[in-house]
Amino acid sequence: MSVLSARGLQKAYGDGEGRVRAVDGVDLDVFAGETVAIMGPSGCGKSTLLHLLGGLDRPSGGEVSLNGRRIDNASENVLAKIRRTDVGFVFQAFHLLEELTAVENVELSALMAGRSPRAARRRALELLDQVGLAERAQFLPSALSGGQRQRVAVARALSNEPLVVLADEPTGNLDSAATMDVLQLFEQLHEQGQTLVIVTHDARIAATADRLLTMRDGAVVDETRLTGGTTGQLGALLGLED
Ligand SMILES: Nc1ncnc2c1ncn2[C@@H]1O[C@H](COP(=O)(O)OP(=O)(O)OP(=O)(O)O)[C@@H](O)[C@H]1O
Repeated sequence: MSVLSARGLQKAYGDGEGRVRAVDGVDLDVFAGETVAIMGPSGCGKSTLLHLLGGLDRPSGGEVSLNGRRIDNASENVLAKIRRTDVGFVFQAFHLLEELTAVENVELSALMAGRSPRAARRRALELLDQVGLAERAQFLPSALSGGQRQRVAVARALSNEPLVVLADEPTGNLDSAATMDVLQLFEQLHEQGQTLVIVTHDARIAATADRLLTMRDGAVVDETRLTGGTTGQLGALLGLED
């Protein structure tokens, strides 16, 4: 069974002449332990699709199911609970709370997912250790590099042991070295069996995926299984130079 599925998914903005079909009839299945990358030109609907899949936004039509359970028509309360307990989000702009330390940012998510304060702190410290930031646990985000902030954001996304992590341009604000750090972190999560959906413009990130979906004008127009998961393979596929 797929962890995450979409059927005939649609999202339109505006009316009449100005109507934009941001997502226009997407069918999708993400299976347990899979990493799925989504690429496509700017404005083709990648972020909108990710938001619909994570219950951050509601579709105009079609269905989304998480672990076999419909979420597109769930009540606001149920959706909020699903976002706290079942889905982990990673955004391009990190979205950390600036007044909280790294460990507090992660801990807060674990608390909101229902852990006791002690268990939340323990989980947060374990996760920061896992992402290589044990020594930065007490730092504020402003004292961390971009790559370190994104690693805190990944730790936060994992704090509720989510069914799926949804990442939207996770390396979009990072330099090349920090991108490689985050890339390694996603590879590590993949090896641990975490289900991941990553929207990216970066072929190196997409190359870590099991499947690459290409979107255009709100639709998935191509699907490629990446067997070896090498950047070279994907580079060749995308017609890029190495
Ligand atoms: N809140 C909104 N109101 C109106 N139009 C929107 C809204 N959000 C997105 N759109 C439009 O929907 C389309 C898809 O946007 P989306 O952000 O999903 O694209 P994207 O593929 O993620 O782009 P990028 O790679 O630039 O982030 C675009 O035409 C965009 O202008």
